[in-house]
Amino acid sequence: MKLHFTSGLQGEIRVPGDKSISHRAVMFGSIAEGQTVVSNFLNGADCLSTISCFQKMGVDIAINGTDVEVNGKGIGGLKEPEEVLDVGNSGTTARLILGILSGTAFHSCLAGDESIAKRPMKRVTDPLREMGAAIDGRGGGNYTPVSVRGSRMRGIDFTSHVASAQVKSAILLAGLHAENEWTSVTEPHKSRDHTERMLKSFGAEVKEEGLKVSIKGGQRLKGTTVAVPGDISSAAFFLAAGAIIPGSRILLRNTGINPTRDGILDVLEKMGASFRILPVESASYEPAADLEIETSSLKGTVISGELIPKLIDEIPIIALMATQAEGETIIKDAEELKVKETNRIDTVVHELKKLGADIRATEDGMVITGKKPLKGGAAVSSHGDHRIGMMLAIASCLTESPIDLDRPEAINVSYPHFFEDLQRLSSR
Ligand SMILES: O=C(O)C1=C[C@@H](OP(=O)(O)O)[C@@H](O)[C@H](O)C1
Ligand SMILES: C=C(OP(=O)(O)O)C(=O)O
Repeated sequence: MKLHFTSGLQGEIRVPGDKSISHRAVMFGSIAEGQTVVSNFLNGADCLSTISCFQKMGVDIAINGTDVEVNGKGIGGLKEPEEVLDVGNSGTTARLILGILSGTAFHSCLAGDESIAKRPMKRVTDPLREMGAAIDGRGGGNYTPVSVRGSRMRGIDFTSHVASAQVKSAILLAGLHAENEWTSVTEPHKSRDHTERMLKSFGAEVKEEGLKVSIKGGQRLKGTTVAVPGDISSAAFFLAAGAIIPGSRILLRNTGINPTRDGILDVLEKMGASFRILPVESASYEPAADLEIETSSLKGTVISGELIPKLIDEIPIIALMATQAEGETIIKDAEELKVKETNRIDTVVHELKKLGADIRATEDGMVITGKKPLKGGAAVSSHGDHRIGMMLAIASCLTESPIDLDRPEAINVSYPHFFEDLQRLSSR
């Protein structure tokens, strides 16, 4: 796909619904009693994989555009699936669903695409086994395909060595099956807290003390309404674009600004970007704002430590932004990038080098030196990774001639109307 969006980006858009929240709304709705009504659901491939997995377990789920109705029958109401549960490209689906499947009364098999087959599952299968789960899989249960024989769950106090919301959520969901026992997860840094917030809105009692989250087993979830805000991880592409593409001013309506997800705003601030946060009235427990950004002179910065889990999925686009900032940007403590849809340290460095960026990989991140003009003419690839594909499409706004993007369809995973939004902003 030839890409070249030359003009400054001007106008307003509404990015699609948050992926993490959309997954959870379907999962929690499926194991709750009664109806859950979800608005602004993300119709991307990953969340559709979650819907299809629960439909295969007998849950009645109706999709009408971005409105979704889930008719849950309670945690015991799921049925043994006749087919393999296909999680597609979605790590969130794979890891969270393992927490739910572990405590059921049936057998299930889970598999996904070639990227999922390389992503480590031991981080969830190990603690789930400690809770009593009977899980088998390739590489001792580390890789898909994985099979689960539902078992009785015991509560555990788990200390995780990674700050991962997928690990935390899988264990808390398994903990719901551990009748009368408490389960807790303690993390090295706070990861996104959508599970905690949403479980409470489904009527569960969840305790939070610093980096420790606990849940009591045997609680029943009650169906509710979920208003999904725009996904800040999708908005990040246009926040970065607005800051680095000359002549830009973009307004992003109704974007989620949950404090465990808003690291991109910290980075924009540290790099000296000119932007405004205009909070919107929301009845939801997930805060949202309109975000306005304009072309800015950026300077390099250091991104590390507890900031990393707050922006882990935004690092590919932050790397592009750093190529247009004066001086050095250092990203460290981000080893987790190696186990995403691709090894994002390698794919970001490899693809941005083709455009002439001064960027090098380190053990736990990357170092980028700007400001460097990006050259066109290159054949680049998403490597099947949606965030790499979107980063490269934004890069094409800065090159003097088109670039050729291979595997652009990967973008459907999280932002199906990405190219329409980009086209609209670039044609003044
Ligand atoms: O829980 C979630 O919805 C997610 C958690 C993060 O992964 P980790 O938990 O592996 O950090 C993130 O990268 C992913 O896109 C979505
Ligand atoms: C890592 C991501 O998602 P997942 O882990 O759900 O595949 C992502 O969306 O960038």
